[in-house]
Amino acid sequence: MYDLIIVGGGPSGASAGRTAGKRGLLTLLIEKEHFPRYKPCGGALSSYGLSCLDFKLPEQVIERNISKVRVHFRDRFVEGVKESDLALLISRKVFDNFLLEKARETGIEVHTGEKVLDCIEKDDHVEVRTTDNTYLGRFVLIAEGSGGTLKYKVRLRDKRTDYGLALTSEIPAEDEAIRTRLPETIDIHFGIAQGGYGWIFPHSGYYSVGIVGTAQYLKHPKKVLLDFLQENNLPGNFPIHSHIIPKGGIKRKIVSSRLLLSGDAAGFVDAFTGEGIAYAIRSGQLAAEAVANLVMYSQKLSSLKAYESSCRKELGNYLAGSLKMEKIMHRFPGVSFKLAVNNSEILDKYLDEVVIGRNYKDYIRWLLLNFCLAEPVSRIKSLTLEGSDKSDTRKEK
Ligand SMILES: NC(=O)C1=CN([C@@H]2O[C@H](COP(=O)(O)OP(=O)(O)OC[C@H]3O[C@@H](n4cnc5c(N)ncnc54)[C@H](OP(=O)(O)O)[C@@H]3O)[C@@H](O)[C@H]2O)C=CC1
Ligand SMILES: CC(C)=CCC/C(C)=C/CC/C(C)=C/CC/C(C)=C/COP(=O)(O)OP(=O)(O)O
Repeated sequence: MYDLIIVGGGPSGASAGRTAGKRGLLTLLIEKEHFPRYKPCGGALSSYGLSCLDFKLPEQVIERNISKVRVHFRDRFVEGVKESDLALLISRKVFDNFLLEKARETGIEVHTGEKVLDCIEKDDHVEVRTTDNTYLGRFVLIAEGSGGTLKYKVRLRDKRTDYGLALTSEIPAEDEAIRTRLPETIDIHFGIAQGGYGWIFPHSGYYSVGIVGTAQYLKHPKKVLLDFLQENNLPGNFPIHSHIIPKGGIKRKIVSSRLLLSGDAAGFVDAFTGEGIAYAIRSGQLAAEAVANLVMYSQKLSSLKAYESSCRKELGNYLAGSLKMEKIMHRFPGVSFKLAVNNSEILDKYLDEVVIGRNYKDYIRWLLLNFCLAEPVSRIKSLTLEGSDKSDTRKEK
């Protein structure tokens, strides 16, 4: 019998696998695809996400270093630049494969091209049925991402208000043109998808372009993406992929007696930016640590709850803050993003406090004190945007 069976070999499953291997757990990781496999994704790894890894990322995995963020709203934009890297751009095909190799090198067993069909909890083990076989594990970590239905063995399905919908397309382009258009810069466009944004990320040999918005409001996502591409002089004839993104900060159950959830399956995604890779990595590591402590020190089954509390302690405040930020900014998007593009301090402080410092709480307090409470709403609304006065008079929804 395995100590731990991991379902999924994405950033969360692979990170859990590496930690489990290093802690000496007899571990089996099962992934339904053969790696390297294509994965549609913006492909941004924040400096925080990078700091969660216990190894250096080789140069060939890093496509671009990002030190600048350009935020657009209607006809205006504001830029925030930092001396250190805010994020790296990676291609998920290469990055995920590398992470899985780092898990494999710790001696764990990895099966690819095998899909887990069911996990049945028994008193003293879990039976894992796959397309090829049946395995027994003392514990099972479900790191299946946002797709799949195994996670509902532990938690309830999300309501339509509690997840976002993302559509992405990869647009091939010459590297020189990409570097000139977006030098070390990611482009974020608010006001194009309700409850979300559009992005243009300058990868190596292609742009990752996408839109994300709250599922409930995004009625014609394909049209929103095609319009966005057209407005930015990018072709709309490349494949479009969609996926769902759970909003973090919402209370979800992540442990049952012998099953654990991590990464997107657990809902660990920044509700404002959609950033998920970092929390997928960290929660995978925490889950494997919790199982290792239980197995190694023969603790009681209830001590698996330690995983829940370590997630709450490390990620809980941050993700709750991301949900608050999402609500503040998207409740009155016209007012809030107009304010943001008119005051570069709002983005600058966001990059320092949130992206680098990982502290939404102090940032939101600063934002409310300096802008919402100090500025009467009438004054905020009277701010004009060059060339977009007409659209600004639209009523907030
Ligand atoms: N879920 C998505 O479609 C997308 C997720 N992301 C980002 O990925 C990160 C999340 O990482 P993580 O939580 O590791 O999730 P991931 O989706 O990256 O990884 C989960 C892996 O498990 C595989 N899988 C799913 N079901 C099974 C099954 N029954 N048996 C075996 N393997 C299975 C998935 O295949 P498969 O990919 O074929 O489902 C995938 O390779 C976040 O940053 C998120 O925002 C970004 C873009 C798309
Ligand atoms: C405060 C205001 C007005 C704007 C903030 C603008 C935003 C969203 C800035 C992002 C800053 C930044 C560099 C974040 C790094 C992390 C990012 C971009 C994560 C999203 O990446 P992704 O689409 O690849 O998502 P994933 O992690 O794969 O789920």
